Amino acid sequence: MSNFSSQLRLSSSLIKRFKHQMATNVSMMMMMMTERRSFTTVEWHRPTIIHKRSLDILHDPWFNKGTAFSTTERDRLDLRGLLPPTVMTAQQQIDRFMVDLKKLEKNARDGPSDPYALAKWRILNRLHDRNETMYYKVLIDNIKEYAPLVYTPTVGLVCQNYSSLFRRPRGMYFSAADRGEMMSMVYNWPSDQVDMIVVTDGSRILGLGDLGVQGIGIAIGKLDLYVAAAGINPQRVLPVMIDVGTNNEMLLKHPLYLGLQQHRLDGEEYLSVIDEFMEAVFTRWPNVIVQFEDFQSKWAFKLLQRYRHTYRMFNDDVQGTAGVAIAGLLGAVRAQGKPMIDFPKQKIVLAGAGSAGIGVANTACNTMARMLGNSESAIESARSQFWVVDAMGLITEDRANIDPEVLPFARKMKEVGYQGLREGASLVEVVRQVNPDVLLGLSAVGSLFSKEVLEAMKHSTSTRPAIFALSNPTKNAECTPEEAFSIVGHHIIFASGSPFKNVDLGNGTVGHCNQGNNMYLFPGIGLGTLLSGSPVISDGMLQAAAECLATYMKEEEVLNGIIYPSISSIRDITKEIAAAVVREAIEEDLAEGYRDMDARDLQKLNQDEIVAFVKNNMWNPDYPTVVYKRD
Ligand SMILES: NC(=O)C1=CN([C@@H]2O[C@H](COP(=O)(O)OP(=O)(O)OC[C@H]3O[C@@H](n4cnc5c(N)ncnc54)[C@H](O)[C@@H]3O)[C@@H](O)[C@H]2O)C=CC1
Ligand SMILES: CC(=O)C(=O)O
Ligand SMILES: [Mg+2]
Repeated sequence: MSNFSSQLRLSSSLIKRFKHQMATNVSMMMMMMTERRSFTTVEWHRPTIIHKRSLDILHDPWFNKGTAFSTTERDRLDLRGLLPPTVMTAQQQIDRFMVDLKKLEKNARDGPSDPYALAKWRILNRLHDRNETMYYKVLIDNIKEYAPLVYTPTVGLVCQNYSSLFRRPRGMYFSAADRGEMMSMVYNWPSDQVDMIVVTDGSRILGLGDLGVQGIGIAIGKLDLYVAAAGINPQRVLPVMIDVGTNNEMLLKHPLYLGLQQHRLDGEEYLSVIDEFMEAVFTRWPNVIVQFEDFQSKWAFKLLQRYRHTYRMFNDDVQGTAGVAIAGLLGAVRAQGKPMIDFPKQKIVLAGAGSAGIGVANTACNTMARMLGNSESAIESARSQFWVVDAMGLITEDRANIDPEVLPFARKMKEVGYQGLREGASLVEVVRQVNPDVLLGLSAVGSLFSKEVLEAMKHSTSTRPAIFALSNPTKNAECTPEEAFSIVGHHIIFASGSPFKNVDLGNGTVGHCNQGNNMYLFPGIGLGTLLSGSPVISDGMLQAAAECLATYMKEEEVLNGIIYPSISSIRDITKEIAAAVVREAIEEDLAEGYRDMDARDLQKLNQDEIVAFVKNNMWNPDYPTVVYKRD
C-alpha cells in the first residue's frame, strides 16, 4: 500500500515536472512562432470543432459566418444552396451592414415612409427568426396592418435592399453554379416534408424589374401569406431563388450584391437549370406544390406550358391574377345592377400585355366565351371586347414580331380603322374612341392613368365605370383612388394591387378602394390542391377558385362598390376557395386524397363536410406541448 502511494507521489511529481517542461516548451514555441510570424505573413488558426451541419450552423450565432462561408466550407458542411451564391469577405459583410444602418439613420430624418416601413419589417423579421409560432400569431391577428409589410408594398422595398438587409438565410438558393448538384443539395434542406414551394428567378419582381437574387423576398412574402391565410404549416414551406444571373446593370456592378454577377442564362441553358430544379424538388418531395412567381413574361408562359401537365405547379402572376381580376370584373357588372351573364358586353381596355395582362385577357375572354356558348363565333365575339395597349401603344395585327400569347388579342386592322384607331394608338386615344366599361392596368407604370386618360373615362358607356390600377407596389399603381374618384366621378368602382386608404367623398360617403391582388386566390389554390391530392392544377380548379371569390361578396356590398373582401377575412375566404378547389378536383376525378382521407372518402363528402375537412387541416399558431426524448 505504502509502496503504491509512494509510486503515486513519484508519478504525480513526474507529471508535474513533465507539465512544467511542456508549458515551457509551448511558451518557447509560441515565442518562436510569434517571432517567426513577424517575419512571415502566415497565420495559424486552430480549427473549431463543431458537431452540427447545415442550417443548425447558420442558426447558431456562435459558429455562423453567413455569406462568408467559403465554397469548400459550404460543401463540407452541407451548406450549399442554403446561402446566396457569392462568398463575401468579413469586411464586405460589415460594409453591407453599415450601408443599411446609415441609410436608415439618414432616411429617418426625412420623415416616416419607406424607412419606417423597413424598420417595422426588420422587427417582424427578427421575430420570424426567433419564434415562428409567435410571428404567425402576430401576423394572423393583425393581418390588415402587417400584410402591407410582409407583402406588397414593403416586400418590394425589401427586395430592392435585400443585399444590405440580408442577415439570416431563409429558403434555398439554386444557382447556375450549382448545375449538376441540385439533386443532392436539395437534401440540405432540413425538413422531410415540404408542401409548398414558391420559386422565383428574380427577373420581374412586382413592377420593379430584374432584382436578381434579391427577389427571394417575394417568395418569402408569398409563403407568409400561405401560412397566415391558408394555414399551411410553416415548417413545410420553402422559398426558393433560382439565380441564373441578372441583367440589372446596377446590380452587376454593385460590390455588395449577393447574387451571381453575370448576365442571365438564356435559351436551353436557362431551361436546363429550371428543369434540374424541378426534377430535384419533385424527387425529394413528390407531393409538393410549386408556385412560380415573378418570372419575366418571356419565360412565364413557356414554363407554365412546359410543366403544368406533369407537375403540381401553377404560375401565380398568369393564373392567380387572372382569377382575381375575373372576380373583380364580375363584381363590376353586379355593381351596375346587372346579372353576371352580362359580362360579355363589357368593353375592356387593358394597359399591359405581360404575363399578368395576357393572363387576365385569356381568362376573361374564356369566361365570356363560355357565357356565350363556347362556339368559334363566341370566342371571336369575346375577343372583340378587348383593346390591349402595351409600351408601344394599341396592339393590332400590323404589329411586327408579336408574341404568340398576345397575337389572339391583336385588333383587326379593318375594325381599328372603323373605330378611328391605328396600330400603336396611345392609351388616351384608345380610351377616347372606345369609351370602355373597364380600364385595367397591369403595366407596372406608375401614373399611367394620367389626368387625360381619366378625363376620357368620364365618357365610359358604363353606369359604374371600373378602374383597376393593379400594378405593384404602390408607386407603380397606374393611378391613386383619389385621382380616379375626383376626376372620373364618385360612381366608379376602384381597385388597386397594393393597399390604399378609402377616399372621403364628403357628405359621409366613402369611395371604396378595393385591393385587387392575387393574394385572395393563390393561398386557396395551393391549399385546395394539397388537400385534394390532385396531381395537377386544372383550368377547372382555377375557374372554381375564381368563381368562389366572385360570389363571396354580398349584393349590398357590391352595390356599394365593395367587390373584394377585406383582408381581415382572408383566412375565411381562403378556406372557402380551397374547398371549391377540392370539390372541383373531385368532380374532375383528379382528387387522389390527402393523408387518411383517400379518394373514395373524399367522394363521399358533402359541401359542408369539405369545408370542415379544409378547416381541420389548417395550421393554427398555437404552441405545441414539447417533450424531450433522447436519440
Ligand atoms: N395586382 C396583382 O395581383 C398583380 C399585379 N401585377 C403587377 O402587374 C404589373 C405587370 O406585371 P407583368 O405583366 O408580369 O409584367 P411585364 O413586364 O411582363 O408586362 C408589363 C407590360 O406593360 C407594358 N407597358 C409598359 N409601359 C407601358 C405603357 N406606357 N402603356 C401601356 N403598357 C405598357 C409592357 O409593354 C408589357 O406588356 C407589375 O407591376 C406587377 O406588380 C402582377 C401580378 C399580380
Ligand atoms: C401581386 C403579384 O404577384 C405581383 O405584383 O407580381
Ligand atoms: Mg407576382
